[in-house]
Amino acid sequence: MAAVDGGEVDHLAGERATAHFDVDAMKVAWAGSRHAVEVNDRMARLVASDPVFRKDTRTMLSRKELFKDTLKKAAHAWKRIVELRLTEEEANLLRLYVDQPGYVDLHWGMFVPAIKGQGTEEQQKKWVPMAYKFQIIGCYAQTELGHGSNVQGLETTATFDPNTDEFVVHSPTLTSSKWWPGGLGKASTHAVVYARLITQGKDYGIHGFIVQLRSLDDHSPLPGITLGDIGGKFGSGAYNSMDNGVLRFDHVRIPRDQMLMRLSQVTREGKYVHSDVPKQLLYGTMVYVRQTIVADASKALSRAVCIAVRYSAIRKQFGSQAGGPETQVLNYKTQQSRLFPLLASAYAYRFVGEWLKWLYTDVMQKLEAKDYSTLPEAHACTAGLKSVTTSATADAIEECRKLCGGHGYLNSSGLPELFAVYVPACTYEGDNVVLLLQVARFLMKTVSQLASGKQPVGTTAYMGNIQYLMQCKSAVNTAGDWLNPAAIKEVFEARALRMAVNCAQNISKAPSQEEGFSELSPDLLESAVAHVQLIIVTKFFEKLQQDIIGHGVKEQLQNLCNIYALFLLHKHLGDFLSTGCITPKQGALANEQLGRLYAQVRPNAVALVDAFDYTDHYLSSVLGRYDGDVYPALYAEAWKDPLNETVIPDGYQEHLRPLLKQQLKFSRL
Ligand SMILES: CCCCCCCC(=O)SCCNC(=O)CCNC(=O)[C@H](O)C(C)(C)COP(=O)(O)OP(=O)(O)OC[C@H]1O[C@@H](n2cnc3c(N)ncnc32)[C@H](O)[C@@H]1OP(=O)(O)O
Ligand SMILES: Cc1cc2nc3c(=O)[nH]c(=O)nc-3n(C[C@H](O)[C@H](O)[C@H](O)COP(=O)(O)OP(=O)(O)OC[C@H]3O[C@@H](n4cnc5c(N)ncnc54)[C@H](O)[C@@H]3O)c2cc1C
Repeated sequence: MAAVDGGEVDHLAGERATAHFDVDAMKVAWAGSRHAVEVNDRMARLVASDPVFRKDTRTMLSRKELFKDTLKKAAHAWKRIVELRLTEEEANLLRLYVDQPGYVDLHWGMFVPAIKGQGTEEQQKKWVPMAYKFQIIGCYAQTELGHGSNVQGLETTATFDPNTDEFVVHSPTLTSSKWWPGGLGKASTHAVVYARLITQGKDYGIHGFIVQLRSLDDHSPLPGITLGDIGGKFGSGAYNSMDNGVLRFDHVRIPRDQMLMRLSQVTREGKYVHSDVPKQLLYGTMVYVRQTIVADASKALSRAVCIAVRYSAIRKQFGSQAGGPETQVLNYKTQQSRLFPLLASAYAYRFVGEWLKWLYTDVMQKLEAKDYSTLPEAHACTAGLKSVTTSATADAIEECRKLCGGHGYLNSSGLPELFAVYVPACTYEGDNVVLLLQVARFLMKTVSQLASGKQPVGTTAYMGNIQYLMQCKSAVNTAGDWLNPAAIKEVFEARALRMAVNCAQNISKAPSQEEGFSELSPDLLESAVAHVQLIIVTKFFEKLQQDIIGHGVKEQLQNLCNIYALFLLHKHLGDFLSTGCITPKQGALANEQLGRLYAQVRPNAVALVDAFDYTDHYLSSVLGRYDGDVYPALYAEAWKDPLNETVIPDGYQEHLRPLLKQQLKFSRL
């Protein structure tokens, strides 16, 4: 049985009957394993059936009410986790399905990982159990009013005082105020604070420190600490449930052992000692979180697509001149060409996210064994994929809103809130442009090393095939030739390599590498995008090589993979043509093939979004209901608005009645 919270008539039954594949098997392919389907389903239903986790009136709450509701939900979630003795996997999923941004996201998502990644074993033993039991609540305080992207430009200082064996944490300027950290404004008792370490008169740059912010007795700020919330944010409801905060320190003293000392230490005498590990490991928490953000992109995108596909199958417009039935908007080719690439992207991001998780785990194991060689690749992949998937997802949610016409603009469609919650993902954890420039730097380094004969590995291995890829011409002759994975991979590799080599050549003409990089940065961004898109396409193809079980599942995924790749080819046709990878005729053939693929997806579209296995509670959209009973739900939802609590509105007596009864005469009338 698919995820339906209630309702008796299935208005989408006809759509479900036309599917050519086993939906339950597709759920396994989507979730990763049968176990994952089971645990996801169980946690989603646990949340959906609990009245405390209701969220249907969330957009109507004031900021204060919303924040209090978030505290209530977080505490209730914790109570259920403890009562039911949930595993870490189950607890994470339960929090995901509660679906309300709050301090717990940063506590589990950044504070704990920062201590685990950068704390010594002793520090972990001391702090992690307290965090795991919620005896303390933590946040991640890195960004300041004056600097976010430029981490090396942060101004907060932590100066060692050998007389007392303490660090003095201080905010020397207004712009050094910590600004943005989630959970900081009202909830956190502790923070991992990033500050410039100064000892024996020397500035050793940015390091992490655990700082207590609030009393564990009455939650009041500790002496020398000023903090609060930074104010309302984009959209109603949405990310306003989060207390993003501001924090200033006035010479706050913390014990020396609250500096996170896994990578470098300050001795009792104040001597700075750096272990022989790369300094970049300081950025490890960001690598970890970027990887989780890629996985989240497929969640958000699939949610929006699920709403838009189901509603497009219900919504009918035009086409009944002879008194026959009207056309489902999903049958319009324009609707399909806008919607099906987004459906394909959801699957593509899901699989690349799975691969990135594997890569991250692999890199971590290597780091444990003191092999740091794959760190640059891990950084480039997490930064690039975070950037490309979040930008595309934010755009896609907005496109889904438009695909739902006027009703998509109603809060009850779920899409405005989803967009408002999601869109900061393009900025937090690294601005997407800044991150793509990191990928470009990595690519330019790789290209420059090709000349010295160094064989690139991992996701840049294709660059080793430079002799061939710089001059090859696509052999595609018919639209059907574009179904050959080798044909697609070849043009994506050639495009990415040629764009990177072009940039490298142009940079080399500049007076200096730095000036060239700066001048060429718009082209470098496009080059980085081409490389990242190649990774996503390749990982989708690799997924198809795996053992995929279930009637028709592999065929559907093949179609989606081809749609994803050919849609990108169509969208970035200029790149493929200007680098001479394909001819205009081949570009037109790709488009012809896309149209055929859309026709194959059409009868499967509703079943393909059913495979995401979302409950109506999680979707929180009247348009995306499993049973498709959209119109009564829309109608009922309208009456819940506080404006409809009275028939005559507040303000009638003061402002409307006098206007309607006015006796003033206009000379023109
Ligand atoms: C839980 C979910 C909710 C999430 C809520 C959001 C929470 C947050 O937003 S927390 C704040 C996140 N902040 C950011 O992401 C800031 C973005 N800025 C940065 O990451 C960096 O400062 C950055 C990469 C732009 C520049 O780094 P910087 O050290 O100044 O200069 P740069 O010269 O580019 O890098 C130095 C070297 O480090 C490498 N490097 C940079 N970042 C990393 C990294 N993360 N891992 C490994 N290596 C790295 C570079 O490749 C470079 O290597 P090389 O010298 O070999 O070329
Ligand atoms: C909802 C939300 C939650 C957040 N949570 C946290 C948190 O928990 N903890 C925390 O520490 N921080 C947090 N942040 C802060 C976040 O990490 C930063 O906002 C982010 O890293 C971007 O930095 P910035 O604001 O300094 O942007 P800026 O760097 O000032 O960006 C402004 C513009 O300049 C451009 N730009 C900047 N540098 C370059 C360059 N080198 N080349 C070309 N263009 C450039 C950018 O592309 C952008 O268009 C959060 C932010 C948001 C919005």
